[in-house]
Amino acid sequence: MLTQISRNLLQRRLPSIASTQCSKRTYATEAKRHLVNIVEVGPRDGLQNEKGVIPVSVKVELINRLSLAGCQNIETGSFVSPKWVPQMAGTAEVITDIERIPNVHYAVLVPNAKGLENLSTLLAAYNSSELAETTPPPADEISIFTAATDAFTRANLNTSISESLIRLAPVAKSAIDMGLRVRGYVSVAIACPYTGAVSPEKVREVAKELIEMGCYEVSLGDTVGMGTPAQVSTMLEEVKKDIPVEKLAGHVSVIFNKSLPF
Ligand SMILES: CC(C)(COP(=O)([O-])OP(=O)([O-])OC[C@H]1O[C@@H](n2cnc3c(N)ncnc32)[C@H](O)[C@@H]1OP(=O)([O-])[O-])[C@@H](O)C(=O)NCCC(=O)NCCSC(=O)C[C@@](C)(O)CC(=O)[O-]
Repeated sequence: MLTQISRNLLQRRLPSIASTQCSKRTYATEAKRHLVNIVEVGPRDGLQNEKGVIPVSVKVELINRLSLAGCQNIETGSFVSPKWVPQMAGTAEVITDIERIPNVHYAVLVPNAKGLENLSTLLAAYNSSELAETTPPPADEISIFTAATDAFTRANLNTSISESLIRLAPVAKSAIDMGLRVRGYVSVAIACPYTGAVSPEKVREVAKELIEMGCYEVSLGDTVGMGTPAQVSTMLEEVKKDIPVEKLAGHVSVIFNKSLPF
């Protein structure tokens, strides 16, 4: 969905320039003017849902174009089990091959210690290469994720919420010790496809734990796109009791219409 915001900004505000030609400065200025910090998750969240496996070279081209278009935060892929998400299997090659631009944050999704270990091996090879003197690292951030219901967490991570948090805490700590930024996700923050309406209190509780383990920001996801603006607002008011709004992000579906400012 955040991909959708960026596309919308490009198409409506910048009609004369195609996304690949949009200058970094123009894009960034537009985002700032609307007080929106965009995290582009298309290469990960979009491509993980594709039926087929997209070739590494195509993913690399997509990410290169996104950074050239001015996206400053890009989630490039996942270090998850390829048995669970085969579409993300080539992430190590993708992040090695992309043209990294200074000041762009490149994040990868990591579900557990094994994912961080795989990323760490790749970063160690980069650090001991000559490339480290001239080129930013393949990733400078990880995204960790859990959900606001046990049923969804079980379907996504094969465990419960509480167990996922126990597993993620040392992952976050190790990543921070490695100098990486850590961002958190809470899925199904409004409604769960298995259990229905989700309590805002539970979202607050899970988000708070992610912040306490060192996430600089937590993204609250209306993962299945069922929420209304009123429901999102109620949930946010609850979460804001524990977390300053500057540390919150939304991963939500928005239907764009003419009444919106962009
Ligand atoms: C967490 C597990 C691995 C647990 O899955 P599991 O089956 O319980 O894992 P396991 O520990 O029993 O290991 C099973 C096999 O996977 C391997 N393995 C284990 N971990 C890894 C790893 N990191 N990378 C590579 N391989 C791994 C492990 O080595 C083993 O291999 P085997 O011995 O059978 O050959 C699995 O559930 C998983 O990978 N889940 C990821 C699911 C996923 O990526 N979902 C989509 C992203 S989440 C999302 O889209 C929501 C979000 C983020 O956008 C937020 C929102 O909703 O807004």
